[in-house]
Amino acid sequence: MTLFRDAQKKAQAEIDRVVGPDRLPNMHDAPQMPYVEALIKEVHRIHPIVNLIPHATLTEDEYKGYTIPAGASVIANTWAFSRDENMYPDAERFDPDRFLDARAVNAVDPRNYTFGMGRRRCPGTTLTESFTFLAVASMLAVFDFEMPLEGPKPELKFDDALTSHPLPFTCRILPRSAAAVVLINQQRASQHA
Ligand code: HEM
Repeated sequence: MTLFRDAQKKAQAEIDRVVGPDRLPNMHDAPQMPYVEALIKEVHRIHPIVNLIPHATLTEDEYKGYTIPAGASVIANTWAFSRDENMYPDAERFDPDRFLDARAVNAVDPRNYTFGMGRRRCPGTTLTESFTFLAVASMLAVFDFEMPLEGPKPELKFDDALTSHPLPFTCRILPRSAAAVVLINQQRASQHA
C-alpha cells in the first residue's frame, strides 16, 4: 500500500463511504466494497504466495497430444498464470481496476489458482478470504501507509522460498484521524479486556 498510494486512497474512500468513521469494517460490509475486493485479488495476483504447486497423476493422461504417464509430477506454475497478458494486460502493473472495468471479462480471479486446484486445493481458502478482508479493510480504515522519511524506499522484492514472502522494508504507518485513534484504542482495550 505504501507503493500504491492511489489504490490505497481509493480503497479508503470506499471504506469511509460504506462504514463511516465510528466503527471498524465487518464481513457484512464486504459485498458493498468491490474496490477492496479487487485490491485483494490484485495483491494475490501481483505475487502469488506459492509460485509452483506440485501435483501428481493417478492415471495416464493426455494433454495437447502429450502423454503424461501415471505417477508423473505435474507442477502448476501460478506465476505464469499471473503474468498471462490475455487475462491481465500490462501484467507487471499493480492495478486493482483490472477486475472492475471492461478488462474484468477476461481477468480470472487469481484465487482460482493461487490456492491450488482440484481435490488438494487449499482447505483454508474461505477462512483466508474472510480474515484477509477484515485485516485489509480494518487497517486501511484507520491507518495511512506512507513512505519512510529517510533511508531506502520500499521495493516489491520477495524471497525465493517455496512460499514466497516480502523482504523486510521500512514504511510509516500513521492513524488517519482523531476518530481513527479512538477506534484503534477501543480495539486494543477490547483485546486486553
Ligand atoms: C493466503 C493464504 C493461503 C494461501 C495462498 C494458501 C495456498 C495453498 C496452496 C497453493 C496449497 C496447495 C494446494 C494444491 O496442492 O493444489 C495449500 C494447501 C493447504 N493449505 Fe493453504 N493457503 C493459505 C492459507 C491457509 C490457511 C489459513 C490454512 C489453514 C487454516 C491452510 C491450510 C492448508 C492445508 C491443510 C493444505 C494442504 C491440503 C492438502 O494437501 O490436501 N492454508 N494452500
